[in-house]
Amino acid sequence: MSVVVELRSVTRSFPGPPEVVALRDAHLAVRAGDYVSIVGPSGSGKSTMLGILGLLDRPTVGACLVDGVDAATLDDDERAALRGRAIGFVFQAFHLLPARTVLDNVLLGMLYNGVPRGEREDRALASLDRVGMSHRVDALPTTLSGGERQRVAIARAIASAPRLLLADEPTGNLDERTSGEVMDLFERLRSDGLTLVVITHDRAVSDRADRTIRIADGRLAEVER
Ligand SMILES: Nc1ncnc2c1ncn2[C@@H]1O[C@H](COP(=O)(O)OP(=O)(O)OP(=O)(O)O)[C@@H](O)[C@H]1O
Repeated sequence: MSVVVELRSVTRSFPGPPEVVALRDAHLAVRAGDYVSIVGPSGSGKSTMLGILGLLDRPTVGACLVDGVDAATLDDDERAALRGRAIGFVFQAFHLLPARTVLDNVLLGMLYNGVPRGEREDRALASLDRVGMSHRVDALPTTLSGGERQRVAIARAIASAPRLLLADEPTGNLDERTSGEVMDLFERLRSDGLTLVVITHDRAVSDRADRTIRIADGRLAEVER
């Protein structure tokens, strides 16, 4: 299986003072079709790792490769283009624009990731259909439940057909039943071929992934199943 994203000896430190080493000599290879959960206590380095995997941040030492390309060899525009093409993001707080409709939110997500203008609406409608939100395309996010908002955010993340979905506490604002629905959706997307990396504090969520990486004090360890 091809490697979608890889960390090679990644250390990320923040200069401070005091200096904080948020990731220490991290190695990780996420293969096409993997479903990986990332767990660990608050402050252990999970979001730092997701930022590096998502090309939002750079290692202090070591390399991050996306689709085999070392991100350090790219200029800012090339990194943004690779990020837009290859990676979708989902966050705990949804980050939908409250004054824009569901459809507009998904369309706006495609502005900067290389999807030709003429294809955007069809892609947005297809991804809203995939997450079961076609009946609310004209709604404003404020009129939706938390689970529905997260499904719209997921539609926005997948509309450009990324290979990799990075999610930071995607069920953190949802109740148990709604979390279960989002997890069911992740499994369906994975069976369509999407690769998933999900940070979670929720045991029910991490148990549904097929690999779990535990971070403690910036060090990664694969949890044996
Ligand atoms: N921009 C920054 N500047 C300085 N220190 C930072 C910065 N970002 C993160 N850190 C530090 O790096 C460490 C790891 O933070 P990170 O946000 O990755 O943890 P986390 O595991 O995602 O935590 P949580 O579960 O609370 O979100 C923490 O000690 C944090 O204070």
